[in-house]
Amino acid sequence: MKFIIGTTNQAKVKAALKVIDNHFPGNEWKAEKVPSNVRDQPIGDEETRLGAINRAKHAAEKMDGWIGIGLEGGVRTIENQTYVCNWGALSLPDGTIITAAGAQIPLPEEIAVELRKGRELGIIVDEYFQKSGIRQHEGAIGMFTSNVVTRDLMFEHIMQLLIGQLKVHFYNQ
Ligand SMILES: O=P(O)(O)OP(=O)(O)OP(=O)(O)OC[C@H]1O[C@@H](n2cnc3c(O)ncnc32)[C@H](O)[C@@H]1O
Ligand SMILES: [Mg+2]
Repeated sequence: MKFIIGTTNQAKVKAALKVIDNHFPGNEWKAEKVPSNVRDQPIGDEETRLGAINRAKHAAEKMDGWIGIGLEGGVRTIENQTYVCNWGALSLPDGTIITAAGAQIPLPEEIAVELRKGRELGIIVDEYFQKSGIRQHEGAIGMFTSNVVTRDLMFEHIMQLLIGQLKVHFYNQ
């Protein structure tokens, strides 16, 4: 089984490789930036899910016979409360698309206000915490959970949900 991850974001790549290595040891893999064909800051489950699917498809197109992986971060609002929302997708050589979503936690209103101006969460949280590169490491989810659930751990769970469904697809196990 060969996998191509459609990003070079460290939190996403770390999560994907951990789960791939765990379930398919000795695999071949690559990580390359690909377009998501959605906004840099997707809003809502539909746009975020579509970004993950588009990344998975574009990644798969780069390497014949390889499985494309797309991981996308977004935000969604329910009853005036804004949450992080993350999606993942696999694109298989037979055209099958497998999807899964991640855990969600609320963001403070000060951050939601900036998001409503059309800004990216990654930039806003760096400003809010006076740090740089949060999106590549613990992520907003890590900052607001005292690092109990970091961005790579959240994506790891999404990857487990994807790889688990892949096993059912291939081996019915
Ligand atoms: O290089 P790519 O793969 O695009 O990585 P990214 O960090 O930009 O991640 P996304 O495009 O998937 O996420 C869209 C935006 O949401 C931000 N984001 C989503 N979840 C986040 C989190 O937990 N912590 C920090 N930023 C987050 C992210 O930094 C982007 O600004
Ligand atoms: Mg991005």
